[in-house]
Amino acid sequence: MIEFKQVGKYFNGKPAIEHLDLNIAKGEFTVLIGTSGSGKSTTLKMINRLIEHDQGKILFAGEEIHNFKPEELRRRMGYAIQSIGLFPHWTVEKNIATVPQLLKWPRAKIRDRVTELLELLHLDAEQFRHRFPHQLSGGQQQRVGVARALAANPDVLLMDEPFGALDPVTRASMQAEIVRIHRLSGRTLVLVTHDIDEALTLADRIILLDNGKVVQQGTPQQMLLQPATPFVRAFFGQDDIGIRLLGLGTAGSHARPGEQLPGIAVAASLSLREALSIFIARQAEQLPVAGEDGKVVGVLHFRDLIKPVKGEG
Ligand SMILES: Nc1ncnc2c1ncn2[C@@H]1O[C@H](COP(=O)(O)OP(=O)(O)OP(=O)(O)O)[C@@H](O)[C@H]1O
Repeated sequence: MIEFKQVGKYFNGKPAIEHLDLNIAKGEFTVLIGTSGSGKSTTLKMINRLIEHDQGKILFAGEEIHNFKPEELRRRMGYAIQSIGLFPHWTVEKNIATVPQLLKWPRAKIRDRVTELLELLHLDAEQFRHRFPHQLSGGQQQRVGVARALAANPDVLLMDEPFGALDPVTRASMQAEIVRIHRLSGRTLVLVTHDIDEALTLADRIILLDNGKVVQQGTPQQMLLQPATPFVRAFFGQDDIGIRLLGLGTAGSHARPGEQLPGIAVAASLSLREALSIFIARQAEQLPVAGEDGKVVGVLHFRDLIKPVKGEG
């Protein structure tokens, strides 16, 4: 879907990106992570030509991005950033409708889409659609920014630290929302973050950049279990690797199916990392696990936490 071939970008003669090869498959959730100044945002912005690359080739759907008009690229690629970039004199509705209006969607269709997106992002449509950005909190503005990026069902969603200003609870719920949107729509997603846990939770594939170069790319499990260099190992926090691996599995995936146990059940979607916390807080060695309908589907045993998570091993 998106391919970089030996891409380079220079600012004032200094390389920000050098010899970058990337291949982002259709429908994949890719996370770019790295130290500050490693070139994550530059890489993302080169995809929709907010920054033009100086060397190499960038292909979108098999064609060089220079063959697309920048407006066309931006219509096909939603873009959400931490600093939001909402138009201050436009209402929430008008902001979200930016691309649908460019595409001349009928009014009623735009209105319905705005309602749908506000609700998807847990903002009451009637309460928020007529507000202006300065009448929203930072986190609400960020959510409107994500809604705007999604508005015209773009093929690709580019996100640069989109959850940066959110409190941990809203952040976790937005992350879950994005994972759900990704699963439902099969859209290609590229997200920049400096938050390791966010990268591990969201990504199908992580690309770790340092100094304008890819140090390693792979699944979250590969990054944790097969770090290519001491830098990768240190970046993912060698002391926390076990805990982070637990973050990749769920109570549902590790429960022994069919077993029953009285007591307050934990959700099947709970991460094993959170389950560990509950084991310790309850001083228990077994936890009943319930599905979405509240029925117990099995029992999670403390000793099973060390079993490999999906895709590992
Ligand atoms: N417009 C610009 N003019 C000059 N240098 C720039 C410009 N934009 C980025 N750079 C430089 O390019 C390098 C990569 O910047 P970039 O913003 O892509 O990094 P990043 O990994 O996203 O960093 P951070 O996590 O701090 O946001 C940095 O050294 C930065 O100073």
